[in-house]
Amino acid sequence: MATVELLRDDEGPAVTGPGVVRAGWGGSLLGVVHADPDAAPTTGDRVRLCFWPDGRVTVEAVEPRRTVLIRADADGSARRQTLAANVDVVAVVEGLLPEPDRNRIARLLALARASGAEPVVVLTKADLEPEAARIATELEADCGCPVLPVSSSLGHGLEPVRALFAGGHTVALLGPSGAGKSSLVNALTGATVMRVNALRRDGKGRHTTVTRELHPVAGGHVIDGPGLRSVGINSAAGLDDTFADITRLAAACRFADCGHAVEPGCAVIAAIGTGELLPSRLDSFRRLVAEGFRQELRRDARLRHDEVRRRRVLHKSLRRAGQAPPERGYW
Ligand SMILES: Nc1nc2c(ncn2[C@@H]2O[C@H](COP(=O)(O)OP(=O)(O)OP(=O)(O)O)[C@@H](O)[C@H]2O)c(=O)[nH]1
Ligand SMILES: [Zn+2]
Repeated sequence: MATVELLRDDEGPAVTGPGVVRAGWGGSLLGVVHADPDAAPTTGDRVRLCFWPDGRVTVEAVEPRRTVLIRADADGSARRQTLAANVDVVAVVEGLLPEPDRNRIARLLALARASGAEPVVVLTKADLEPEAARIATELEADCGCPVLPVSSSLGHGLEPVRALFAGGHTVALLGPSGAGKSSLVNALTGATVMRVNALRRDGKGRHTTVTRELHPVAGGHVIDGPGLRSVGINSAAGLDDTFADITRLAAACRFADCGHAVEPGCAVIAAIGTGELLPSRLDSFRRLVAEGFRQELRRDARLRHDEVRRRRVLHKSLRRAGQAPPERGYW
């Protein structure tokens, strides 16, 4: 058996080591994956191979993962997809033109944080936005992590991005199609590693990257994800840091499990009243929490049971106070 790194999983596993090896799934792995689909080998996994006397190669086991990036389908189903494993840094990539989508950044950052990897935001196409530096500084406060403006075309701002790979780190790029992920990889490596599509008039690229592969970059590796048009989040985990302002305010809510919707003594709602917090920010937070929570409920019967009880108690106390219960499905 040999332990190797999985390079791509789209046409069957291929691995690093002495050249590329094509391998099928072994019997023991099939059993494990049947019981837990998340255990299927993915990009960045280290796997144990068996070389058979007849020349076949099979993946028999996946080594324990340090981090794992999982995406839930945004259609609200319980389907999940393991995007990559053993990633050290998740870079959320968003273009400065058209204007960066803050909701999408928050959503992808939550996914990044839930993976266990270090989050960072890369704002591309800085050459098209004269206010790039100011926007980055502003976003940094919102995101609670470094925000790096870069221009892949001019080669500006690349050093801090290159530094993410130091020590042989693996960096995963997460962002919508057209955000400039492939151009960034090419700028970092100084070579055409990824195919880049022509820019459309509206500043969006077309969907070009279809596989997730590990490419050597600056002493580490990059995984350029497929254009994630709609990334669902898996759980409410990972949101606290992205919405550090709300988390800080929520510490003063009367109830520890406050939903910041209709609860009495809610410090978050109070902050909207005083103008300290924008309603749109709370809205985006609550949508993401609700989405992640729905995914968790789908997976966990015990949690479902507790949630039904929690709502019953809340509704009762609201009725007693003469207030209407909140609309269904939003919180
Ligand atoms: N002006 C400018 N254009 C850029 C920059 N980076 C990327 N672009 C353009 O934006 C478009 C999309 O870039 P890609 O690198 O293909 O985007 P992507 O995120 O890899 O897209 P997918 O492969 O579909 O996921 C291309 O036309 C690039 O030339 C930049 O720094 N400045
Ligand atoms: Zn509250």
